[in-house]
Amino acid sequence: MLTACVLCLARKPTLVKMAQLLRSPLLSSAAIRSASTGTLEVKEPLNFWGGGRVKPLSSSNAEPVYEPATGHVLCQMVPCVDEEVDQAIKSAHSAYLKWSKMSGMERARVMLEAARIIRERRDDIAKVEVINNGKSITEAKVDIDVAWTCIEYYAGIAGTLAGQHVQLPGSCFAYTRREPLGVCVGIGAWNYPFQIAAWKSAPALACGNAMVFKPSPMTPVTAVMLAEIYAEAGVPEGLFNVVQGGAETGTLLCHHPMVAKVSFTGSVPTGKKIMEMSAKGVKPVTLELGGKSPLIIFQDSELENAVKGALMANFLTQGEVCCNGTRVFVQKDILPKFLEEVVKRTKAIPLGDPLLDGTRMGALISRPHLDRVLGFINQAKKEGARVLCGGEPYVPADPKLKGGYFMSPCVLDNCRDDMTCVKEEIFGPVMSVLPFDTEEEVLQRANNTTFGLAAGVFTRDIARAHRVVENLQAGTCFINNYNISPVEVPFGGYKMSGFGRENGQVTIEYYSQLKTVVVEMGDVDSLF
Ligand SMILES: NC(=O)c1ccc[n+]([C@@H]2O[C@H](COP(=O)([O-])OP(=O)(O)OC[C@H]3O[C@@H](n4cnc5c(N)ncnc54)[C@H](O)[C@@H]3O)[C@@H](O)[C@H]2O)c1
Ligand SMILES: C[N+](C)(C)CCCC=O
Repeated sequence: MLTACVLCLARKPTLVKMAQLLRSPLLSSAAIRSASTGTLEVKEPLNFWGGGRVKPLSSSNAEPVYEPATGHVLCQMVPCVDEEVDQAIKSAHSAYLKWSKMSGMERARVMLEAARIIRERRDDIAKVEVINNGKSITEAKVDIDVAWTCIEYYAGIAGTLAGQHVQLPGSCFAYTRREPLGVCVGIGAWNYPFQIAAWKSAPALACGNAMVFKPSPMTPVTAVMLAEIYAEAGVPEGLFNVVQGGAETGTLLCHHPMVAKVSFTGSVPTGKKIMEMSAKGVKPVTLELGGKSPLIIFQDSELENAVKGALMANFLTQGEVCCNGTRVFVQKDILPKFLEEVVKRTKAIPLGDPLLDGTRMGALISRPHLDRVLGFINQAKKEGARVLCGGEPYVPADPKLKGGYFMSPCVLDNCRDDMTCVKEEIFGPVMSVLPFDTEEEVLQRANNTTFGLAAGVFTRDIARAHRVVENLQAGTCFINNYNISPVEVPFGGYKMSGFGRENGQVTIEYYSQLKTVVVEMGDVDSLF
C-alpha cells in the first residue's frame, strides 16, 4: 500500500512537452510583498497542467487584463485552444487514475498540506487577489481564509467516505461504494476567483476526482497560485489544472468526451448554455448562478443590527456578490429611521485604494461593468426612484487611482417592484429599499422573482422568523444576519439561481457516484 502511495506522488511530466512546462513559482513572495497598487505586472504563463505552468502555444489572441483600482494592464490572458484543453484534460485523467486509488486518509493528508500552505501564504495570495479583482484587502484575506478552511473541511470528510452494507435473504448481501466521477471541470466567475476555485476543487479532490479549472478571463491570476500549491502539497501531477480563456475555451471543456462533470459559477444565461452543452454528453452539472435576493426587515427588529445586515447584504465586494440581498423590504413604521441610519453608514464607507487596511470598498471589476451599473442607476431615476446617496463615479484623490473603476455606494428609495433596479441583478453597490405593510404581502413580493439564491429576515419574533424562512423560495436563508457562509453548510440556489450545492456534506453527492454490488452466497435460482 505504501509503495502505491509513493508511486502516486512521484512527478514525471509525461503529456506535456518539457519546453512548454515551467516549474518556478508564478509570483515570488518578494515580488508580491514589494508590489503596491499599480506596480505589479505578471509576465509568467497562467496555464497549469502536467504539474507545472505551461506557455501558450501562440500568443496571437492575447487579451489584456486590467487592474481595477488603476486601469493598468496587469497581464495578458491567452485563451487556450483545442489542443491545449485536450492536454490539460488528459493530464487530469492520468492523475485521476492514481489519486482515485489512494485511500481517503491519504488524500486528506495531501489536502491538509495544501490548506497549510495557503494559510501560510494567505497575505500574499490576498494581495494578488486584490490587485486582480479590486476588492478590499480586508475582504480578500477573509476569502483566502474561507478557501483554506474549505480544503481543510473536505480533507476531514475524505477519510469518512464509505458505503452501506445491506443484509439480503439467504445470507446474501449487497453493499454500496461511493466512487469518484473522473475528470471534473470547474468554471468560475470573477468576483471570488480564488475562493471559487477552492469551493469547487476541495470536494472534487476529496472524492478522488481530478479537476480542470477555468477562471474568468478577467481574473486569471490566483487560480494558478492554487494549482502551484496543490502541486507543492504533493497531489499527483495533473490533478488540479488551470486553463485560461472565455466562452470558447469553456465550450471546449464542456464538450470534451473525457469530462465527467461540470461545476459552473456565473450568470443565468451562461448557466443555461452550460446545461445544454452538458446535456449532450449526459454530464451532471452544478449551477451556482445569479440572484436578486430579498432582505425583509420587520418593525420589531433590532434596528442597528438590521442596518448593519443590510450593508453586509449589499456592499461586500463592491456589491458584486451573487447572493446579495438587494431588494430590502422594510416595514413602513420603521422606514424613516432605517433610511436615515442606512444612508449615514453607507456614506461613511471608506472607499479607495483596495490595498490599504482601512479601505472597505475598492473598485468594480471593469470599466464596462462600472458603466453598466451606473446605467442601472440612471434607469432607476427615470422610473421614479430617488437616490438617497452615492451612485456616482468616484475619482480618488490619489493620482495613481485616477484610472480606476470606482463608484460611490448607492441607496435607492421610492422603489417599486416593477422597476428595472428591483427586478434585475445589478451586481454593483446598489441597494433598493421597498416599504411593506404585512408579512403575507412581503412574502408574496419577495418570492415574485425567477431567482432564488438567498433571502434574509430580521425580526425579534422567533416564530415569525422561522415561518417566514419556511415560506421563502430561496436556497440559502439568513435570520438576523446576512452573507454568512461557513463552509460546513451547503450554499446554492432555488429556481433559476441554479441547482446542486457547494460546501457542506451534501456536496460529496455532487462529486461522486454510488455503485451497488449485490452478492449471491448460494446457488442461482434461475427462472429459465
Ligand atoms: N451562485 C453563485 O455562487 C455565484 C457566485 C459568483 C457569481 N455568480 C454569478 O455570476 C455572474 C457574474 O459573473 P460573470 O460575469 O463572470 O458570469 P459569466 O456567466 O459571464 O461567466 C462565468 C464564467 O463562464 C465562462 N463562460 C462564458 N460563456 C461561456 C460558455 N458559452 N461556455 C462555457 N463557459 C462560458 C466565463 O468565461 C466565466 O469563466 C453573476 O450573475 C453572479 O450572480 C454566482
Ligand atoms: C462568501 N459569500 C459572501 C457568501 C459569497 C459567496 C459567493 C457569491 O458570489
